[in-house]
Amino acid sequence: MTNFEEPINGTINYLFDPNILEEIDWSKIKCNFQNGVSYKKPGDGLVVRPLRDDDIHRDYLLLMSQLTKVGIVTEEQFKKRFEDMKRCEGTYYILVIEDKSTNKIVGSSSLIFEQKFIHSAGQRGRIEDVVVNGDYRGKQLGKLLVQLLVLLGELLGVYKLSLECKHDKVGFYENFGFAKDDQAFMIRRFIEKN
Ligand SMILES: CC(=O)SCCNC(=O)CCNC(=O)[C@H](O)C(C)(C)COP(=O)(O)OP(=O)(O)OC[C@H]1O[C@@H](n2cnc3c(N)ncnc32)[C@H](O)[C@@H]1OP(=O)(O)O
Repeated sequence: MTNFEEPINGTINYLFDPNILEEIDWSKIKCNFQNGVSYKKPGDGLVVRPLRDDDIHRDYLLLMSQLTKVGIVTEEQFKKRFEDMKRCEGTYYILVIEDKSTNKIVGSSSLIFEQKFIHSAGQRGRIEDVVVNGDYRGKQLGKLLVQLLVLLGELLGVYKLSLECKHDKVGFYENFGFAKDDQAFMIRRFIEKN
């Protein structure tokens, strides 16, 4: 068990091994954190940890609805998707921040690896679904989640990381060394955006 979370009764089913977070080299951070905020001290009552299979009961989907449309997802569907992701070992890294005083998930961000033949059978990483509960924004939690995933990507040997975001978020991601390039981002939707 890491110091990301105190053990509680029963088995804790994490999406990925929390111990890997201990291996992150925090000295490589690209942005500044004020007031001693770090991945081990995200804030009063807050813990950073991998997603758990029971986080649907900690308002995880309600948080995701602050990012985009979630639709109807049953507990069964949530657990099946969780286990499908977990089986693809080394592919899905979803980090969350839990407020232990309310037992709610208040932040989340995902790092997804794509295995390639190119680049010496390398892997690229994509940062996706970054969101912080509206009541917790401006406390450096979004920055903490993204910075941790960038360092995790580096630790696990990606040859590049990429993400898509709205134009008004470009400044936020530049904090971590992301830069716009001259490639077009193209998309074909099969369900209309609303
Ligand atoms: C790849 C993707 O997932 S893109 C989708 C991004 N998510 C969303 O749009 C969902 C709604 N928005 C949110 O959940 C939040 O506003 C987030 C995740 C973007 C930011 O989370 P927060 O916890 O509020 O940000 P945080 O407090 O860590 O801000 C860190 C720094 O970034 C800066 N920042 C925040 N938003 C922006 C922005 N749009 N442009 C430039 N800088 C920004 C802050 O000023 C702060 O700077 P400082 O540390 O120098 O004071």
